[in-house]
Amino acid sequence: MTFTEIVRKENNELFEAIFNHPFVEGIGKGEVPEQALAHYIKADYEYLNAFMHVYGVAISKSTERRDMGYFSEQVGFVLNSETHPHHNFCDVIGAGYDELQGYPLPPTADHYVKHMMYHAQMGGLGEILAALLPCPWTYVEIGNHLMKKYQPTPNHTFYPWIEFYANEDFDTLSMAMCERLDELAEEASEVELRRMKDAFRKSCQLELNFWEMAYTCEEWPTGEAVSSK
Ligand SMILES: Cc1ncc(C[n+]2csc(CCO)c2C)c(N)n1
Repeated sequence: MTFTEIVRKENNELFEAIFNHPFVEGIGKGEVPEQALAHYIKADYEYLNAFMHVYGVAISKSTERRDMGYFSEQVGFVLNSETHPHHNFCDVIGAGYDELQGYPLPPTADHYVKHMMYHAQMGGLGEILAALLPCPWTYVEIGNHLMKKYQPTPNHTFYPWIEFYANEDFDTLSMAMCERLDELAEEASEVELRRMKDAFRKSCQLELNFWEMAYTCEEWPTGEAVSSK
């Protein structure tokens, strides 16, 4: 088994918990509370900014042009394409995208971005990719799972969202990350492999928690945090 096959198997319970989460199930059924959609977009817009910062660190740690090319391409993808599923949620709640931008991250999203940045700063390329991979991988599987289970047609409320992640182009993106991570895992030491597994698992746990954070409109205990802008 390859490294990514092993970690996928070891974290299967978390993938299943994500598919069964009421927010994700709600996307399939076409029914998600409006506050949860708004909370998700507010957090995810800032999460995507942090994701691009991590790609920036990954570029600075790359020695091979193919890695630099891949990470810079992904920054373009986050800027220009990841906004499509966001627009679907905004349209459903009748909110303008710009109204939901610039909010401080709720605790779980804050934890998630700092976890990725920790591995980006402390680890090598393998560790960074292991921390990043659950993000595209869980979404590809959510898209495919919902497509199969609910067989949405274009008039489904969340068809654009589901189609975006179930699309083959998106699968190609996450497969490329798996392949590169498997190459790096072959050269990694035991200690590095442990750190990569830890980074991957925590990101899967934080993906699950991110859905819960949005669904429960999680906030900091005594009101909003200070925006870092
Ligand atoms: C919490 C959270 N997790 C994953 C994604 C999806 N996503 C964000 S960036 C990216 C990869 C781009 O290279 C993918 C798949 C999201 N939007 N929010």
